[in-house]
Amino acid sequence: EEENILHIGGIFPIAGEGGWQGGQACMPAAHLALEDVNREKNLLRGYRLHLHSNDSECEPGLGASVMYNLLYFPPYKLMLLAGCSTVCTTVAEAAKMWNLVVLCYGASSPALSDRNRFPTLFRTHPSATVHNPTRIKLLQKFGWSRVAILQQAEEVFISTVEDLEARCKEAGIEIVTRQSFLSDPTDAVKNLRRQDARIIVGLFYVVAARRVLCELYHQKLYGKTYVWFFIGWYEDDWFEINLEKEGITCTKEQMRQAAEGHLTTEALMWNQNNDTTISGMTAEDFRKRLNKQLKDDGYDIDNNRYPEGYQEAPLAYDAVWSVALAFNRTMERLSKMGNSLKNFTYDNKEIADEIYAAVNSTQFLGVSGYVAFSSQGDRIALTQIEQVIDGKYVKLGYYDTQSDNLTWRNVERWIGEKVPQDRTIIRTVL
Ligand SMILES: CC1(C)CO[C@@H](CC(=O)O)CN1
Repeated sequence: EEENILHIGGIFPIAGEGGWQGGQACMPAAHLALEDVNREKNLLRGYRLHLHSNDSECEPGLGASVMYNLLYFPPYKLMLLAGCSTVCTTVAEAAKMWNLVVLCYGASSPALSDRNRFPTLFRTHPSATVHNPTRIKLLQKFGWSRVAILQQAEEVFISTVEDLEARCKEAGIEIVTRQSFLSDPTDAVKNLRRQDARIIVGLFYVVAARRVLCELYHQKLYGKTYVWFFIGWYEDDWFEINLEKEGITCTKEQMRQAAEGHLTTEALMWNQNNDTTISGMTAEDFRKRLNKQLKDDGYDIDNNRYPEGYQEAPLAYDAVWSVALAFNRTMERLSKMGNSLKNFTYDNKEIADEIYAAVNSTQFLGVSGYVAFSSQGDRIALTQIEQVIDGKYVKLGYYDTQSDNLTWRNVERWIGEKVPQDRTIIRTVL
């Protein structure tokens, strides 16, 4: 009946252009999780979790108005789920006025790791800075202590580079130059060559990445003398597609030559082993179930026509489980205090603190891997390292920052048969 329903707000980026329309796969994934947690007998006993879903189009303005509608109209919402970094920033900054926990399943911006601005924010999507300890680990593994940085002038990359610079300083790694560009990388790449950069970390969105790669081909800043670190969450064939459409002057073959051998880092969003997760499914079981749901929704999955956000779908699925487990724990603790979630209002600090504490201590194996949050509410995640070998991405290994454990398959290949140097070695013959 009505009073035994726990209401939460869900804000998903579905329609619209520009930004990340990841709600297309994340909303169906969240709805699957809702079915599953409400079917669990010994979870939220006697209560049902209800998700009020809305479209933010990845627009902070629309996200804010959707949030106000959720909060100004009954029933009370006990928590908010959000996607894009821009929407999550707006919602999390405002939500603290209502003592609401905000759980973001699609926000990668490093700026969100800030308990002063976002005291009630948690995210199952790792921050973009999660790549940096892995980059440092790889530089140390191959003996590179002289690196360059090439970045697109976007907030997420600016704050990621700041974190990387701090970690390089800590590790005694010299940054010979940091070049940034808005959309045309020509001059920035020229400056890399001028500084004799050999090991370069590249941070840009995929459209800019295609422009960079073609520029590297033209300026011959690729091949056996150079090692490029790119971001790993572009499509696997990103350097061969959309060339005409985006005015790229290189051929597919030239792009392949420039791309050969580059390394990538990315956060793992799908659990890699076959373990049974808290939902009773393995990650592969979840994939099959999500694919069936998406086919029913009209996506031509068998012909690789995936909706945006497919990669991040496990993060949304596990976000709903995080909510259910946190509410379950809160209900147990409140009942001991003669209280209940039924008494929740937007100015009930005692219940809000219980919900916060329960989310903060959430730990479980989800389809996105082990789910746990740092003191800043950041997702703790593994990273994956790949390399393009003969035009295809090959898994080189995984890194667990928490335990500083690098699992390495020893399958990397260097074009010149040996590990490239980070500088010109002048051999003085005495
Ligand atoms: C890995 C990516 C594509 C990074 O951007 C996230 C969206 C955002 O941070 O707004 C979604 N996941």
